[in-house]
Amino acid sequence: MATQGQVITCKAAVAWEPNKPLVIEDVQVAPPQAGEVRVKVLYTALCHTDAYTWSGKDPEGLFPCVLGHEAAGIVESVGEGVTEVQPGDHVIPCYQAECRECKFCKSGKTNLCGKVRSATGVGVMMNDRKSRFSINGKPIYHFMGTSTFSQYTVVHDVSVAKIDPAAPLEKVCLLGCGVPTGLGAVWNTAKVEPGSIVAVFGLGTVGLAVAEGAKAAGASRIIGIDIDSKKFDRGTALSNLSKIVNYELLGIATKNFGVTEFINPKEHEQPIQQVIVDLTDGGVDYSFECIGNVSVMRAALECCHKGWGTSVIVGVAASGQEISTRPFQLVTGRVWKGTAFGGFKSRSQVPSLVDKYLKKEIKVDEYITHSMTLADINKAFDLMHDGDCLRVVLDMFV
Ligand SMILES: NC(=O)C1=CN([C@@H]2O[C@H](COP(=O)(O)OP(=O)(O)OC[C@H]3O[C@@H](n4cnc5c(N)ncnc54)[C@H](O)[C@@H]3O)[C@@H](O)[C@H]2O)C=CC1
Ligand SMILES: N[C@@H](CCC(=O)N[C@@H](CSC=O)C(=O)NCC(=O)O)C(=O)O
Ligand SMILES: [Zn+2]
Ligand SMILES: [Zn+2]
Repeated sequence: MATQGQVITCKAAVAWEPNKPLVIEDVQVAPPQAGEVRVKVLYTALCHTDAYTWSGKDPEGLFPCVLGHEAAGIVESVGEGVTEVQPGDHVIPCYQAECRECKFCKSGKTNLCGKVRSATGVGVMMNDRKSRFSINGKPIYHFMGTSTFSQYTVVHDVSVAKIDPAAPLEKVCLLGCGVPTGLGAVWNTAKVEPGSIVAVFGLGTVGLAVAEGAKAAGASRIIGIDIDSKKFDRGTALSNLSKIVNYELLGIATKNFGVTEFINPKEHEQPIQQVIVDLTDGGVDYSFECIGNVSVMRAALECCHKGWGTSVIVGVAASGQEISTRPFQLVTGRVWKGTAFGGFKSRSQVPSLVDKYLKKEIKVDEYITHSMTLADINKAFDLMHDGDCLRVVLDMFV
């Protein structure tokens, strides 16, 4: 049955309130207006940022809403004036838009885009500042301009990347957030050079993608730091957790993301930055914080080498949290940076990342530890906090 121009009623996981279980509801999804695209979401993964907003700690979190931003699907219909995608196209929704016209897009200095950000930050669409989601007339807010925990979603045309239809959507959905963020933090934001010593704080999907990116960039040492022993307690070499071990011997690490050494800060009395400085003849060339913990952000800066070490903040910290260090750390040449979506320009570069995956130049499958269904989304979030889990992918139509 043709659905173009019609309201579609479909299943979506609705976050009615912070921290309360998501509820699978029948939601009405209005047709796309001018400059909008309605997407049939086939697969979505869960990212830590969904959990962050759901927790109520995101100053931009609005409830009730449909969360989700790491997905892949097929265009169902397009609104007036949409030229770059059409029904049937395979797409990845992009929470970081790219209009190619605004001050940000034209600057050549950033991947941030200003065209729809004022609407996506308050859970509505630009055209009429309203939501396309409702339940029996009650509006439900959008999230990050994507809201992929719904079988159908409406996104701005500047927030959708057309990809090669040969790509398996159940895999490349990960290219909507975590994997590009880690790879791009290394390649675009830090620009790691061959031979560099790299420290990665937090070995979830984002941190492991940093490790993968650093390996590809030719880093000589990639030091992984995590407090979760489940990340490294499967191998026989782990009787002494304070020992730095070869990551090849570690559980998730058997997938070989590139980490060469592992440190658990809990096993050291000294501050972790001191441990790393001592191990690296003065500090690392690049560090990446992939957790969202402001104390760790400080450690990540302070484990960098005097004169040139650069630390990139990737993790998202809760509302009210602030970073601090002695200004002397910066006076003496360390650099503090941050990255959103790894600095990738979404519509232009996500299709190239999909191509790289198809050519086996980047990993994706290796980050998927669980496949589940939309109905099990609350269990999927429980799993996400488990050390054996990297990404859970939900099949939206089972
Ligand atoms: N800047 C951006 O564009 C993006 C940022 N993010 C953020 O990146 C962060 C990581 O995301 P995921 O990999 O999905 O999360 P995750 O929860 O899978 O991984 C976090 C890892 O950090 C470890 N950890 C927690 N506290 C620690 C500590 N004190 N010291 C060392 N390790 C610690 C955990 O054991 C876990 O392995 C989150 O804050 C997320 O919101 C995610 C995607 C894009
Ligand atoms: N609303 C949040 C913003 C959190 C944040 O920094 N988001 C990242 C992406 S995280 C993806 O998983 C980002 O791209 N930020 C840039 C942006 O324009 O939002 C808060 O206020 O904390
Ligand atoms: Zn994300
Ligand atoms: Zn723009």
